[in-house]
Amino acid sequence: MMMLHRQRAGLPLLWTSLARCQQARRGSLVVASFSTSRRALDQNGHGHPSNDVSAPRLPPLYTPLRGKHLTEEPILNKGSAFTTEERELFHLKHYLPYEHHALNVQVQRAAAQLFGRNEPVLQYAFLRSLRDQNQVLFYALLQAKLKETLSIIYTPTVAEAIKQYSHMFRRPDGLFLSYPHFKEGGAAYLKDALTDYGKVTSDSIDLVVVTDGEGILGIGDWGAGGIQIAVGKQTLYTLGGGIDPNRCLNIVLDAGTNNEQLLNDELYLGWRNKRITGKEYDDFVDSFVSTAASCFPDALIHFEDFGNANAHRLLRKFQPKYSVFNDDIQGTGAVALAALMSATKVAGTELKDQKIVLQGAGTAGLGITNQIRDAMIQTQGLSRQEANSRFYLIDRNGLIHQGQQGLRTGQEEFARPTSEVESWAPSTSKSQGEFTLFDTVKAIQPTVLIGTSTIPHSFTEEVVREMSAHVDRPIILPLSNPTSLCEVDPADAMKWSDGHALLATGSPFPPVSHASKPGRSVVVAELNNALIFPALGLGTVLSKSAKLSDSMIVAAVEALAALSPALENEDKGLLPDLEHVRDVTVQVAAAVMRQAKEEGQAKATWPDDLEGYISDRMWKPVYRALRPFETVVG
Ligand SMILES: NC(=O)C1=CN([C@@H]2O[C@H](COP(=O)(O)OP(=O)(O)OC[C@H]3O[C@@H](n4cnc5c(N)ncnc54)[C@H](O)[C@@H]3O)[C@@H](O)[C@H]2O)C=CC1
Ligand SMILES: CC(=O)C(=O)O
Ligand SMILES: [Mg+2]
Repeated sequence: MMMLHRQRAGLPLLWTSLARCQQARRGSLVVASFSTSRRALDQNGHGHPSNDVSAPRLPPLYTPLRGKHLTEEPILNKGSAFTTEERELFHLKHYLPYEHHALNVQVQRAAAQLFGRNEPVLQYAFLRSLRDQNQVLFYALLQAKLKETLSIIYTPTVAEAIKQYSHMFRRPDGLFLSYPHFKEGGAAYLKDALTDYGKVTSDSIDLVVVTDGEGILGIGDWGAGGIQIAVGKQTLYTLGGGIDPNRCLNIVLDAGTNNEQLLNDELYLGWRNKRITGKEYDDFVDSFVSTAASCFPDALIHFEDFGNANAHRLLRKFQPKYSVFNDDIQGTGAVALAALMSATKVAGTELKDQKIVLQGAGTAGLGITNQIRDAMIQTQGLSRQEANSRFYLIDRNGLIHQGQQGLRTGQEEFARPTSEVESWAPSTSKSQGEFTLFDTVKAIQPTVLIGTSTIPHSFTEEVVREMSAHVDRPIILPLSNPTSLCEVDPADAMKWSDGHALLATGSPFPPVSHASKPGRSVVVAELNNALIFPALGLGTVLSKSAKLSDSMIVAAVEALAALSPALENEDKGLLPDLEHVRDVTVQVAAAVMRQAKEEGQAKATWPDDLEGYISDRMWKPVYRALRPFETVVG
């Protein structure tokens, strides 16, 4: 039987029989000599015959696949870039048009097809199918056109693709672990699924990205379609963090859906059932985590977009025992803290002196609050109580205060004392004891306003003007995704603050200008966890750390904050452009690894030039030479 066998980065990836894989692992394979005489392509990448499109230093890949089967395997397919020798050796000549094209030409062609489509969701569909056809070309295109494609593969367009998942479905794209199968087969089913019935070995996976689809971005419960957010995050791990895509597993735990639209949609592809809850749900997730951790003991398990009743709870449960990371909590907290550190530097103020109003005290909101609070304690010398007192959290019933019932775990600690709010006069007809965002801003005159509420335009003109009247540089961070849910358009916030706001947003926005300074164009940084999780993941993987510890995250925050373009010119953005994520990752992953070493987490060692070491180990979209399995003798 043919199978995909993944090996450590840098060693050959084989499609072969188990026996031969094991032989290869023992290092007993010898590569037969292979002609390297090649005729070069012209400078535009055209020519015939063309050969040398493979990476110079990477070893070849071996495969028993031939002819059409090889062109249908996305990990190995090169399309028109198969070399003359490969066309001979793999019986490809009649399956390919005559002309040879290098990767850069293929990228041009693919880009023209991509941008020839006007609708973002159709652009997404094109990229999805390119990924299914040719993995190297997919990533090479994204890398070459990062600025233009990020908003397609990630927020905002990925949200639309998730909504339309069952209607746009062509091919599966990850692992679908569905509750009915788990109920029937238990942990054994999960183990078989994760290891592809024993074919994927314990050292083949670095990263598991898992969602249960309940809290996708700000759009809520999209059930099995959530697989696309796992795929999107993994794509960024590869693109931005150089994690080998073939060493990642993207997973949706299909625990049902409470989305009536999906339940009533006859094309819905997931398990058409209300979400399981309580013990049933916990058994499913517990069993998944323990099975994944035992199948892949060195892998980091990334949790994405779980519902807010579960996200913090599961992180707290699994963190002590397993190598887990919740991106919405920890990644978002980390990137928000980095942005805030750079914003306070620009404003000439200190982190400990900020008064922070945060609207949307859910998964991300509490993650951000805790991360900033902890930094105030660890780096600014505040007590926990003092640090907590810097926060005013607003949730669906207004300001969180001690007079309220039904506060969720994690919110209580930040509830404002009743004595503080009893003299406030609610500005609206809200019920007694319910204070709006505006009431809070008016009463406390915050220096920072953060949005993770999914309520679009809730940072109204009245709110922004009131805030700006009392602080020189209002720091305004509307972080809800996708773009349609952003709490304020940054151009409006700039206008209403008379050009004084320091801004960053969760989804991409164009630069903003302000009439008071003609010609001035201010970059609005994309404050998204995508800027930091690739480095956190890569740093954990390369250092071979058993855990991604809180102090490794703090090291990442400091490294990221130090890269803020605003430190040199405040108009250049509070954070580096996501377009530069790969360069950012090298620096930030280095900080993560140094911290891992310092605290004794790292099992790996590395040379003094850590940044060079990291760059060398990042997966790159280049074609590697292919060799038929028969040229290998054992
Ligand atoms: N920029 C970034 O890196 C990230 C952004 N986010 C975004 O943050 C938003 C929230 O995500 P999660 O925290 O995962 O969702 P969540 O559902 O856990 O949190 C949303 C919170 O907003 C509250 N809320 C609802 N209506 C409200 C109202 N009218 N006023 C105040 N609060 C209200 C909810 O009760 C809930 O606590 C989403 O749009 C998501 O895309 C999330 C993670 C990372
Ligand atoms: C960015 C992200 O993780 C979210 O919006 O959920
Ligand atoms: Mg998320």
